Amino acid sequence: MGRVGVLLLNLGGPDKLDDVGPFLFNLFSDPEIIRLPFPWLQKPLAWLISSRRKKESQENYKQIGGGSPLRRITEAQGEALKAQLEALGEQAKIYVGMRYWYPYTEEAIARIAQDGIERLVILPLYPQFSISTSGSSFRLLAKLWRENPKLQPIEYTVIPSWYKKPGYLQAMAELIAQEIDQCSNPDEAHIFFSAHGVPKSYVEEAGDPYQQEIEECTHLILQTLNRPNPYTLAYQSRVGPVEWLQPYTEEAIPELGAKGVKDLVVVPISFVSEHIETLQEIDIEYREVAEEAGIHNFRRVPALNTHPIFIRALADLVIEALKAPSLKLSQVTQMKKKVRIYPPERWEWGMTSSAEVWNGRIAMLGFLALIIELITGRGLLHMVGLL
Ligand SMILES: C=CC1=C(C)c2cc3[nH]c(cc4nc(cc5[nH]c(cc1n2)c(C)c5CCC(=O)O)C(CCC(=O)O)=C4C)c(C)c3C=C
Ligand SMILES: [Fe+2]
Ligand SMILES: [Fe+2]
Repeated sequence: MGRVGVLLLNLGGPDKLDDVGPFLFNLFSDPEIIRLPFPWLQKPLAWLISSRRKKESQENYKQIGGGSPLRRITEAQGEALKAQLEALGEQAKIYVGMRYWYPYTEEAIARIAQDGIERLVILPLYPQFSISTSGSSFRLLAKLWRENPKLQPIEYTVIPSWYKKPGYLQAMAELIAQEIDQCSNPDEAHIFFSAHGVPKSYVEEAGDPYQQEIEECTHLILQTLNRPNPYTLAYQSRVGPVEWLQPYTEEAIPELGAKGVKDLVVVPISFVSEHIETLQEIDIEYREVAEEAGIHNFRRVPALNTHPIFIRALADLVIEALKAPSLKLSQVTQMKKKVRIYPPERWEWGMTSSAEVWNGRIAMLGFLALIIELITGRGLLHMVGLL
């Protein structure tokens, strides 16, 4: 059979307040998170944006105990998955690979190679695919595979997304039902799905299937729940000046308040662990927005974390993936390649002499902007609203 490994992919989060700056730097250094026409601008801009955002972000992490619970919860999910797989007769080693913080994906891959894993299932802990989440991790893995010959013999398979999995839907429906049933008129409670947003251009220009998967996922959850409640889908956590998927959560809540909604059951659906966006943004910020809009019964459905039906669903996914024909990283990254994903495609046409002159000019402007920003504390990026 060969030694089996499961690589759980996740975003990662700062363990303590001092980690917030470097964590944000890593996040904004990722071209799948900020898409710039010139790769050499990525690091200076990441540095600038992370320095400017650090304070506000630290304040938010302070409100949830001084760090993200993501590592602890992801590791607990890994242990629960290992035990569930064992109960189903499958011995597997579980690895956690975070994209922007410890334990980094690179560390997990080094351990996978060291441990002599022969068959590997790559399972992102994002139910729906987005270029900015699973896509970014797949691209990083594809690069690690190209660079390290030791990885070549590993027989691996990728699970691109899994929001249709019945056990996942059932666990979500169960948690939602528990909250609805605590409202005074359970059938009238308004179910408010709040998905993590992405810039609209990801969907409309780069072909990110994220919005379609989110919409289908909410319908499947509602079908599984099988209750008559009214519902809304909105997108939270917008960052930067560009338009993101709409409606925005912070605008949709007051609209419901104005329509007389009194019981709101908020369901975070793009992430399976508690994290800053559930514990701080929903539980603190959106609760206040709701209160001001006259919605006094504000409930938030807990994240799945180690919910047993959910863990069983993950175990089934792993076992099925081991039996099915393998899906390669080149297939899941190529899938999105028909569309223009920055950076490599555009970089090729950038290597012409006239473009080089323009690159140089824009570089000078970019650095001038950085210097102005540093000296005055206000700058061009501030004016366009990026910070
Ligand atoms: C499916 C979930 C997520 C999508 C899609 C996503 C896209 C996305 N995120 C940013 C910017 C930031 N994200 C931050 C934190 C963060 N993001 C997700 C999930 C998704 N992001 C999680 C789970 C977390 C929190 C981790 C934790 O610490 O608990 C942050 C940092 C926090 C902050 O300062 O607000 C930023 C910034 C962009 C730009 C983006 C799509 C392009
Ligand atoms: Fe995010
Ligand atoms: Fe946020």
